[in-house]
Amino acid sequence: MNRQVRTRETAAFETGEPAAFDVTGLVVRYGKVTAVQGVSVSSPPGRITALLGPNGAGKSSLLGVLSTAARPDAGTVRIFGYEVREAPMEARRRLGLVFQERTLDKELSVERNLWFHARLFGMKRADARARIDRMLCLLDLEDRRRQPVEELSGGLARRVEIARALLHRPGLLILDEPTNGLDPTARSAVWADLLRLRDELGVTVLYSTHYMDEAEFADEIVILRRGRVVRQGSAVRLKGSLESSRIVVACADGEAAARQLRAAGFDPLAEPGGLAVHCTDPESRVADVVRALDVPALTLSVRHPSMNDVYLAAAGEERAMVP
Ligand SMILES: Nc1ncnc2c1ncn2[C@@H]1O[C@H](COP(=O)(O)OP(=O)(O)OP(=O)(O)O)[C@@H](O)[C@H]1O
Repeated sequence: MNRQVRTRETAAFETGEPAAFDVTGLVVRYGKVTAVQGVSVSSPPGRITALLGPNGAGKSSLLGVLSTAARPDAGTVRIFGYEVREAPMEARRRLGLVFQERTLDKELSVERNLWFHARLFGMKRADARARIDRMLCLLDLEDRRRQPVEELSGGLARRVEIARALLHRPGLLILDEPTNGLDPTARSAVWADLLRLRDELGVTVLYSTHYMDEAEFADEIVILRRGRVVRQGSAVRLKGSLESSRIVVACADGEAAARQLRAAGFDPLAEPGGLAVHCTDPESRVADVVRALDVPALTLSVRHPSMNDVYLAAAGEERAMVP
């Protein structure tokens, strides 16, 4: 094993372990197009990171380099300390990949698909058998063991792909839009699986998605735009950074309500659907707002920024606070 190439510069976390992935100053070009422009992201082992961004933001290009399928034009990419250009095989062995193209052999049973993958990764027969049993159990696929893949729904096939990606015990699972095309039930099942893999096996997960509710499962969210990181942090931190929690007052006489709110020391702003009173802890100010108002047919609602607001603000596509 080429341990020398496991460099000491790799970001290390409290445990002293190297980062599960550590990308520094990554640049990816296709001819004149620069798809990734100096991206730096990393994750300690056992955490889930979501990659968000509009079409063409560079998500697949970043995942392509992390998966060792593409070479970086500049920067370094390390998987558990192994640099992908210097030690691609060591890096590859620590990776489980679930990309958008379906790569299962449809005519073969679930078990045979897993078996060939295990053997491809050089697993011994007994180990492969035990590991297949474990993965089928963990992903609730035991009943499907002998069924040809072509008879499975899209959601079940995706779970087989996840089981297969984890057979050789990779520490990092990379998924490119894993729930694309799945119905809400199948999406939930995939998410339950990924959370269980993190919690029970300590697997690090990195995935791209266009679904905001899926991004919220992640410990860390990275938003890319035009090949650069434009936001990074937990969902709570990203939402908190918007400072747009507010009480929205809807009534027939908006002008009177605005006058009364100003007289009580508030600074109401018009927004679609009513007047917004921005404050950091809106729940604690509702009673004050009600006391300030003397207008008929009043509706009050408390609104906190959503991941969608964060995304729209970061992607710069529309005004962030359209309700
Ligand atoms: N093989 C390629 N040849 C030329 N340009 C490419 C190639 N692959 C991607 N690009 C360009 O690189 C940029 C980033 O593309 P990429 O597929 O990484 O974005 P993405 O965020 O994954 O988009 P999506 O959400 O649509 O999957 C885009 O401008 C895209 O057109």
